[in-house]
Amino acid sequence: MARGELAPPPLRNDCFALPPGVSWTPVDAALERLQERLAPVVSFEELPLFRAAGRVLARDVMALRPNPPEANSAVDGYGFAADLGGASGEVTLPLLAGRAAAGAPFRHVVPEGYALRVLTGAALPEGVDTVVLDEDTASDGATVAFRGPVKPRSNTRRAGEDVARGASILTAGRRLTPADLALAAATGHGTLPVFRQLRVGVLSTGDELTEPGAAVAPGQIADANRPMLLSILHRWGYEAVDLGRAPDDRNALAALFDRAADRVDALLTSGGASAGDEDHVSALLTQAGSQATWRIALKPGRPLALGVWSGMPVFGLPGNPVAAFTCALVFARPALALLGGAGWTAPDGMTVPAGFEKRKKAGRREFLRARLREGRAEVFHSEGSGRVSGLSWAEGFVELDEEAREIQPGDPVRYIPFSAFDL
Ligand SMILES: Nc1nc2c(c(=O)[nH]1)N[C@H]1C(S)=C(S)[C@@H](COP(=O)(O)OP(=O)(O)OC[C@H]3O[C@@H](n4cnc5c(N)ncnc54)[C@H](O)[C@@H]3O)O[C@H]1N2
Ligand code: MOO
Repeated sequence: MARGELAPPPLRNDCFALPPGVSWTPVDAALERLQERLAPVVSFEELPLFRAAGRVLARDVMALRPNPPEANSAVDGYGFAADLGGASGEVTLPLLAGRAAAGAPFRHVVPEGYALRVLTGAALPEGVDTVVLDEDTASDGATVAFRGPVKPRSNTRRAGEDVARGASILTAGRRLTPADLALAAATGHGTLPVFRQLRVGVLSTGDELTEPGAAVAPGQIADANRPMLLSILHRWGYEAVDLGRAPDDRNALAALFDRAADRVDALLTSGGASAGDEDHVSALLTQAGSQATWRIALKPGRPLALGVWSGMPVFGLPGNPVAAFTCALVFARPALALLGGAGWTAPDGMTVPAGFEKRKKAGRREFLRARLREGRAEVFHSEGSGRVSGLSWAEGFVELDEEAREIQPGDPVRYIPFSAFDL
């Protein structure tokens, strides 16, 4: 789909359906499917620079003017024509009355044989292409003396030496950084074309959940996923919409989905993603004819329910917080980026020696909560999918691929810091 269309076409209802007969989906196949089937769903708008930080650029942007726009002085000093400073030994030049300063250009020609007081950032007047640094001169106000030779064009900046007019400065899909705003401003832009912020809802499901901090009756636990997922979305630059908690009741959940579809572009749920009696997210999406309960060959995060509800993509994350976190980073992150116009990206990892020992089943990928210490990846002491403390302990993942069976200390492993997932 072309980027930036005002009304992007709705996603197909069956865009996540698995081919018949498929049961275990390898992580890469699931990612490929998402990448193939999703496209930007947001229109774009022209935003003032001051409000564009963190937004996704909707079109390529060119420099409207060169940077710097004119040749200017890099220092406070005295300017003259290059050949005057060429001689070695002492040079004395008569000073012209007046000066050139940033924002207050000298509007006359500096005649051959004269020097002029110039300040940092001042446009070079005609007749000046070289500046000698204040600290290297002596002046009585009528003349200036310095020791030559001074290299031609010293202490000056050429017009356009940083960016030429018409040069490509920023490409569509980029999430605008503070430095990008400086570059855009310096090259003549007051506004930038950006995608509307993707609105992403977060809904926790399960009768057992209570609000964080609220009293818990027997059988209840605090909703840990919602604050985590909302803050992840916020960090990713989306408008995160808190849709609260849903009971294990199919009709109530369907009504919440309907309401969400009117308010958000995509929905993250957690819980109810597998195929048990109370797994209503996956059941509802299947009922809508649009769903695939994906059994991903992944630990943690095996059940992942993906579907489209009234045009709204739903990422049914597993309920266990570690699995919800992992699936959010591995699957929702690149998918939401695509929906929001930023394009698909894979996180950059690095190969480091293992600081641990482990046996694993072949045929599935594993993400271990990990951190780097003294150049080695250490992993959390438990792989339990409800162990939230390990998520907080970790600074990244060790990603073990499908083939890995046994890891010994010192073996090379792939470490992906959470920063590579934009956290
Ligand atoms: N018979 C099977 N049982 C389970 C399987 C399976 O393949 N066959 N898979 C297991 C795996 S792996 C996971 S992960 C979980 C995920 O299942 P659901 O997405 O259906 O999640 P729930 O059953 O609703 O909840 C799982 C667990 O997480 C707790 N939870 C849920 N939401 C939250 C929340 N917002 N904050 C904190 N904790 C939450 C919930 O109370 C459960 O303890 O299924 C396994 N079972
Ligand atoms: O997806 Mo589950 O976390 O592997 O427990």
